[in-house]
Amino acid sequence: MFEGAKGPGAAAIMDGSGLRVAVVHARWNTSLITPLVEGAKKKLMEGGVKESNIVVQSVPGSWELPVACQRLFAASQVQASSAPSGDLLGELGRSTTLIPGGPPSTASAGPFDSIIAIGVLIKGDTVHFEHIAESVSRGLMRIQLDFGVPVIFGLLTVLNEDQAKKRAGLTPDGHNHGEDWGSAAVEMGAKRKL
Ligand SMILES: O=c1[nH]c(NC[C@H](O)[C@H](O)[C@H](O)CO)c([N+](=O)[O-])c(=O)[nH]1
Repeated sequence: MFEGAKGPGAAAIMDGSGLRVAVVHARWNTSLITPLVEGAKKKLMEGGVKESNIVVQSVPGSWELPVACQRLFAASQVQASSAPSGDLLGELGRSTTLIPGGPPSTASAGPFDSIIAIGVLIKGDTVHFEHIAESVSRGLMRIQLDFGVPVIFGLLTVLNEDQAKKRAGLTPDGHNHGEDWGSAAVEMGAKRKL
């Protein structure tokens, strides 16, 4: 069935039950970030990822996403190699998110199989937007290639708030891109373990 030009199309159903996933989100534009994070978590769990294996971390803004992703993944690798007991990563591994509910969770031991980086950049009337968008994109790609860990690109770079609302699934004709990112994280995390 032709699924339209946009979107990744159907992939083989992957089993996320053994995956550990980090969701790192900015706090700028929180009203847009919250549905995106919730959409990603929804699809992670629909893909079989246990909630206890999802670590959600927040950072001030999108500029901080790469360093937080890098630090979280590196710490998970160290923790995995040092026979961890109890919670993974200590405070670093505790979910500190704006998403209501969701007690501070810590993932079981082991490096993360995939990371979702979520931010919303809204163009202003300066070139600040371009600098952040370009640097964060390159930084997230570098983490993927340096560490060999899938970093799902969840940075919305939009020209106005209406475009962001649509992509956060907040309009009748919108679609929550966070769900796509959650599905991609399951697929790429599972493929990393093959
Ligand atoms: O995530 C965002 N951060 C933004 N700026 C903050 C930036 O990401 C850093 O947190 C800040 O510069 C401190 O390093 C934004 N704007 O400035 O417009 C934005 O739209 N989105």
